[in-house]
Amino acid sequence: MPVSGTEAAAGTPPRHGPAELVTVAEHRRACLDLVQPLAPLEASLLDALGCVLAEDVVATRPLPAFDNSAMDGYAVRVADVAEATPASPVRLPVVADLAAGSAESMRLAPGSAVRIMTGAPVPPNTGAVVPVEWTDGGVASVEVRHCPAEGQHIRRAGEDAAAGVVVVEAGTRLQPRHVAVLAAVGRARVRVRPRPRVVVISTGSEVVEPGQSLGPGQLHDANGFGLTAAALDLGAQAYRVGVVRDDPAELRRTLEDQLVRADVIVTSGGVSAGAYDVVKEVLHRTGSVGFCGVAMQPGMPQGAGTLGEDRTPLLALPGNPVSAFVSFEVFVRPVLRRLLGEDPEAPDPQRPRVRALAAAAWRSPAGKEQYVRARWWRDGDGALRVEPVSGAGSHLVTALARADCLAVVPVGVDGVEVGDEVECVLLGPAA
Ligand SMILES: Nc1nc2c(c(=O)[nH]1)N[C@H]1C(S)=C(S)[C@@H](COP(=O)(O)OP(=O)(O)OC[C@H]3O[C@@H](n4cnc5c(N)ncnc54)[C@H](O)[C@@H]3O)O[C@H]1N2
Ligand code: MOO
Repeated sequence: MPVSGTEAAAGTPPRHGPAELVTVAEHRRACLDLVQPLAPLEASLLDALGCVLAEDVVATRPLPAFDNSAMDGYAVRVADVAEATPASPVRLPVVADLAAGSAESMRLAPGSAVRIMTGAPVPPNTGAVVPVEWTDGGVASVEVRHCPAEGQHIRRAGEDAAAGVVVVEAGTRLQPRHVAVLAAVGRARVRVRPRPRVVVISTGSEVVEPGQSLGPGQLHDANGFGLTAAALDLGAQAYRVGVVRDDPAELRRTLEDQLVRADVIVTSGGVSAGAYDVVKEVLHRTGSVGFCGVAMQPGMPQGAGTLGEDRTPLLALPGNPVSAFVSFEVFVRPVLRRLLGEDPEAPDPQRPRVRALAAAAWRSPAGKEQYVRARWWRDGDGALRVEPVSGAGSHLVTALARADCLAVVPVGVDGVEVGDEVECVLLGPAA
């Protein structure tokens, strides 16, 4: 199996000497070059929710399909009720009753009314519908107290969409409102890009399942859960594999087992310079995964490449929980967006960006792009402000829960002063 052997590099995995850092943009490009959008397949509407549509969906017939009533009331010819006022109502015989779904075909005879419900097809020569509130609600005959305008309360065939019109475009990430429209035009199944299957593997002999008690030197698996949740939240089908110990054979075995169900594998831990950095040790040998330092903080040590005969993409993230989280945002997220069929270079609707004024000063390593856990808000004067919620330590995980954005300080800047404008990637809606 290729994980243990030497195989030809798929593409050119990034490889850099220890001192040489690649830029965030370069590593993101290297990661994106590993993937293509997944091939489309047919899915039922509810399974398609959250997926990217791979066809233009067209209304094959007019929507609505027939002229119908917008109100519960009476179909009339306007001339017959032209003189109707509350003081001098007009009385018409009610010659039929039409419920929604009625298939009855009938013409409206002059001087008569048809009792009609919302959604029922209007008789062809109906001039307007008089809402029941403008009448006495009669069943055998009806007293009309107001005259409607010509065409009032009639919903015309095709006024929502004419036959042949595209109602949802290819490339749309399907939200509930799109699903409603697809159903409204009668589609039971649509072609979509499937959800990428993401296998998340945590490594480290010290890492323990949440729920288990900790022995000396141990800590709970924040990354496995955080990264799997992040992939699920983005719309992927994500599987969390239990923690793999710092044992090359165990890691190789796990990777081999998981390849069959992965469109992409994400590991955390074991990629820096330590004696037991098993991910680097095992994957370096495959020849198809490269390791590098990226000029960013946190998240410097990274690996990327492919694995196995199918060249399954693999991203190896650093183990510090904040580094893993930021690495997901910066590298894994674009990769999953491309697999899903989104343009990873286009603005990410789930990650709006704003520019905010720093409400506090902080330092930044000038040679690195810094991603700071921060909170943003709108001042009384309408200005956006941002402030870090913790120091830079990439082990300070609880600050993630308090942060609602990542403030991004570019390379070449060694600090932020109060009042400086900072770009912020929002981790939730921009409301
Ligand atoms: N001599 C050097 N040491 C380190 C360097 C370096 O360049 N030279 N880089 C540092 C940086 S920056 C980072 S980031 C980390 C990355 O280390 P690894 O990817 O090898 O990760 P580990 O050593 O396995 O773990 C680091 C840290 O994170 C904890 N961890 C690991 N997995 C999990 C998990 N699933 N959930 C929660 N916490 C986890 C682990 O216990 C360690 O404390 O390396 C620096 N060192
Ligand atoms: O890059 Mo490490 O991610 O600074 O902690």
